Amino acid sequence: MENLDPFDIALEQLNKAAKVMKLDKASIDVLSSPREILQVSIPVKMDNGTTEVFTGFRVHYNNARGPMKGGIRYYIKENLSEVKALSAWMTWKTALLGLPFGGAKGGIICDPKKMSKMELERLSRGYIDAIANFIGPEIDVPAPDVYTTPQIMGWMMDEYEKIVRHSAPGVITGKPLTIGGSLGRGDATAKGGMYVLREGAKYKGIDLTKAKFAVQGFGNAGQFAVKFVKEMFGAKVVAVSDSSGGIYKESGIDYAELLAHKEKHGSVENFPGSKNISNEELLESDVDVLIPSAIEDQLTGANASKVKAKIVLELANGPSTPEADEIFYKNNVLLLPDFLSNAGGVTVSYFEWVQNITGDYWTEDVVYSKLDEKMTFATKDVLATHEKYQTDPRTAAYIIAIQRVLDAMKARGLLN
Ligand SMILES: NC(=O)C1=CN([C@@H]2O[C@H](COP(=O)(O)OP(=O)(O)OC[C@H]3O[C@@H](n4cnc5c(N)ncnc54)[C@H](O)[C@@H]3O)[C@@H](O)[C@H]2O)C=CC1
Ligand SMILES: O=C(O)CCC(=O)C(=O)O
Repeated sequence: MENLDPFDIALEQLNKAAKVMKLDKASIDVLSSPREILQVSIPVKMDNGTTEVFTGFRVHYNNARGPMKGGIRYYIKENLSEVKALSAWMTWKTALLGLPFGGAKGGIICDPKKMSKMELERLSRGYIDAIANFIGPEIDVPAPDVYTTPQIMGWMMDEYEKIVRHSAPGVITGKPLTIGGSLGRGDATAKGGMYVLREGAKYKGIDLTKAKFAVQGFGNAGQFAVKFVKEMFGAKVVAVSDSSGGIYKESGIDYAELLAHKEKHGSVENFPGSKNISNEELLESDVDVLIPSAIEDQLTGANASKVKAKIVLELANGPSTPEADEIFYKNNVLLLPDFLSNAGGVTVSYFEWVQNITGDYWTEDVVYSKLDEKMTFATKDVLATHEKYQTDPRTAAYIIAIQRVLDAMKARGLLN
């Protein structure tokens, strides 16, 4: 049976690149564990008068290149291994994009779909009370991730400012615009992914205007991917899913109509004119580009060989396992790896942090053009390294990112 533990997978990916780079033991050891782990208990008064205690995490992986950076996940299956893996991937992501940050991640074990708005606000404020000493604009800057929203970031910033008793918008990114959020952050993950895809398709000689797409996940990352595939390339999305299941429509799925359907019915299933399919069927559907945009471990040794897409654009973190990576490489499927493809989110978070610190706010056009420049540069870098080392694109991305983190550690005198 394939090992699907997220942190074990993160280490396996790291070790694969370390082997190509012929890294020494000290370098591998220092990159193989988080710098600090904080686990907290958060008592929350529920609307029915009872008190529930929630478990939360914040993991600092590495800060050699700058303050730690990474989102917060509210998820019923959250666990420390997942948060550790996500914090490692944040370290490689910020390094690959050349952002002056390290990597961190946070999570709370909870089911936000079953909580009221007031309960979510009390939980979010309680989490910040518990981790306040661990974060700050120059220490660690959280952001949204799965099942967290700009509103939650707004409550968190407010709670932090109450504790430190001064304005500190740079403590958190992905905030509502009116309290220091950046234009373009809402759709940045998918937008950045489209720039990566554009370069990947050029490299692979695929005409995106004629391509068919499948998108797994219809949240922040997936929804905007469905929108931009049509807007930017004029292409057709034929399959979409969420946690309840998926839909397939050969003539193409309209973004606005699907969004309205999801808002009304709570899921994408039973969308008029489409047939319902499972998430497994979506991953194996007859498309040119597959965009996993939900959770980890979706493409494994068990199903990767059944993927028909020529390009896999990983907007989710960790959707493919090492066995799947091997199969894609062997089958000539271009896998555009997560910490490249979904880096648009943290890149615009970086722009938000810069705007908060300087007090100089940018137009959406400026944000998108700076984002395009950074994503395009990183993609070309990954593809050139993939050619140079004759290795898969994920390992190529690791080689670039690891070298940057090690250079920073050496410049600080932390490694020989
Ligand atoms: N929001 C952001 O800024 C960034 C998000 N990501 C990654 O993108 C992925 C999605 O995150 P968001 O869109 O922000 O979360 P979200 O909470 O907005 O949406 C998650 C989506 O995934 C679906 N989903 C959950 N479990 C599923 C399953 N078993 N099968 C199919 N679909 C399922 C949900 O129904 C929902 O549509 C995650 O891996 C996240 O870490 C990566 C970079 C930035
Ligand atoms: O916007 C950010 O700072 C981080 C978003 C995130 O958690 C991710 O890229 O996985």
